Amino acid sequence: MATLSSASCFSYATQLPSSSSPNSVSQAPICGHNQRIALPSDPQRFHSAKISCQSNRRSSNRNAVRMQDGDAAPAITPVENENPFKKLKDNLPPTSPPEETKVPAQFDFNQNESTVTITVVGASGDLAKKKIFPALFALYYEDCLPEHFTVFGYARTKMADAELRTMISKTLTCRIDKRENCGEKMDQFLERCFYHSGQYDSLENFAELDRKMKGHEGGRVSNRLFYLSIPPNIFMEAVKCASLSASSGNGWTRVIVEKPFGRDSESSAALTRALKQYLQEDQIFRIDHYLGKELVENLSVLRFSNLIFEPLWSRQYIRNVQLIFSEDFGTEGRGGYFDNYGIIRDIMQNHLLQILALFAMETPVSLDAEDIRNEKVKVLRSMRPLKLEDVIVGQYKSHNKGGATYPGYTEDETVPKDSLTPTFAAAALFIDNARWDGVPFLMKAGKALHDKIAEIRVQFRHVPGNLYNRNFGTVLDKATNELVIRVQPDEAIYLKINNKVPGLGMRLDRSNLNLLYAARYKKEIPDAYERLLLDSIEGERRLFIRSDELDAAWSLFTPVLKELEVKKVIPEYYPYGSRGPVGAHYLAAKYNVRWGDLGSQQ
Ligand SMILES: NC(=O)C1=CN([C@@H]2O[C@H](COP(=O)(O)OP(=O)(O)OC[C@H]3O[C@@H](n4cnc5c(N)ncnc54)[C@H](OP(=O)(O)O)[C@@H]3O)[C@@H](O)[C@H]2O)C=CC1
Ligand SMILES: O=C1O[C@H](COP(=O)(O)O)[C@@H](O)[C@H](O)[C@H]1O
Repeated sequence: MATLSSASCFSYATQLPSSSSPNSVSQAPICGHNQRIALPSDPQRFHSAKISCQSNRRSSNRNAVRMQDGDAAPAITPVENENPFKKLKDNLPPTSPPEETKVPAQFDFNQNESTVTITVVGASGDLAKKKIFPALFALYYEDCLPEHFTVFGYARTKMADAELRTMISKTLTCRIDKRENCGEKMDQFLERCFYHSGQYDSLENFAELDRKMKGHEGGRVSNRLFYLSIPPNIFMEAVKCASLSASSGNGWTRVIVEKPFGRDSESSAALTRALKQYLQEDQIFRIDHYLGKELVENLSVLRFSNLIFEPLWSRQYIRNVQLIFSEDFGTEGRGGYFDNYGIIRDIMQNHLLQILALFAMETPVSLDAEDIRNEKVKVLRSMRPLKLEDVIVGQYKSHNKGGATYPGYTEDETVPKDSLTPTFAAAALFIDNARWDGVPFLMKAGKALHDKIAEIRVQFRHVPGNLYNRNFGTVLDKATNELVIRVQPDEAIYLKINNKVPGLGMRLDRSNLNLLYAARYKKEIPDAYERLLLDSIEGERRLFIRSDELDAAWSLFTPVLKELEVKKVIPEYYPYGSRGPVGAHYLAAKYNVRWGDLGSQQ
């Protein structure tokens, strides 16, 4: 259920019918950030986003459906912990908004009088330019942003609004399938973008931002989204200052936090504790952009809306599951960050493990965020502790090919020459529950490999009886069915089957039943950041990581990560552009598995 932190909640609360429900509290006052009114869903979800976008959006929230049906009796839920931010904020000198921007004491959210301000903290950085601003523009272009919205860039770099606009305009793109009026739309979008230069640890600078935001909000109910696109060592200061000096006085305030969420269980827990000094859990949107990818979203649809898959989805029919990530470029430019984290923290502990949890979870009670996240966390908590002998690590070395030289990992000047940080890892994981007992979940992730791909491979058991063994060129037991979900590039879902070669004889062959997205759908697939930004504006938490999921994910990897570091395990070196260390094949073979991305018929 969506909630609304609101200074004007008292006036709203007084309109509520008193209820005898044990979950509802009828006594007033209920103002303050530590108590919130639970609404059927965020009002903006229904009033701000425009029809053309909304009609294409899922309606995963049962409450949302109810509200549309007119059954919208709101309940008041007190929040357990007092928010220390409220106390701190109360002690700060007031930063009163200019007269014309004073927020009304009461609001009626039926009148579409709300506004959303999205502040990209770290606006001068790589991620902001590459992903966040383009995603915001794409949402604007698709009419998915609320009618009243403003985008602010915030960073230390000195820049005027016009300079920010010039910077952003270089990375905005139009959809390939929809170019009409694109230039005009870009200009309109850029007019809504502003910049404020400030330090990340300055309450005063954020208070200045707050004043500018109020100027744009024009007295409407203000909802504020901060996207922390900054290095992790400055997260906390920025959260503190944004919360204390620039959070909304009468609407919601949400913060998107980018990974890395710590580097082990302890640092992650410390980060969560620190964030919770200033924010409630439901204000924190921990982003894992792989959850926003189209085919990852489709995973549950494929499984739960097709009768043919779900009955096979267990140890009874599935031999192993493979989660594969590879990039055909190294860490160039990001070596400073990467060396402190390595591939296990960068890709496996988050992106691949999140996919695994979605893949393996039981059917959730509903599509509500909490129901899905409850199931995911159960999977993570059922996982067998990962042992060092089930992990292999590698690091790329330089390689000469076709007259070109590709640099080794340690040749990057931001990486120590003696670094043992893995740029490749493979691991065998197990879920010790009734559904998956004994099924190896193999993960493989690497940089500077021969290919750029992310996919899920499901290898099924052999057909009992082997009726056609003699008609097949190879051992039929090896030609088992395989379902491949190619997350990127060239999104596709295909199923490898055995079939008869046409003709008078009886010869068997392997073929793919293929759903190639580009052939099936004309519409360009939105970038993951578009979906996730829109979800955070709408208060949809389904694709964001809850703190208990994060704890469980770190519990799985932390012991092995520590052991690798303490024992100074030397990675297996592999040439830039190769298929990675041979050790990955031995690891798979230990569990009688062959990686599905090898061989001629992938
Ligand atoms: N780039 C990517 O592809 C991805 C990034 N991420 C995560 O997103 C976040 C942002 O990434 P990215 O844009 O690459 O980061 P950048 O290194 O580009 O940093 C973003 C901005 O933060 C400010 N900044 C950088 N270093 C410092 C510092 N030491 N002290 C204070 N401010 C600093 C700079 O702005 P200014 O100097 O103007 O203040 C910079 O433009 C990080 O947490 C990263 O881990 C996650 C996935 C992918
Ligand atoms: O989070 C990260 O993801 C990117 C890969 O993302 P993709 O959407 O381009 O597949 C990876 O390059 C980076 O190292 C990692 O931090």
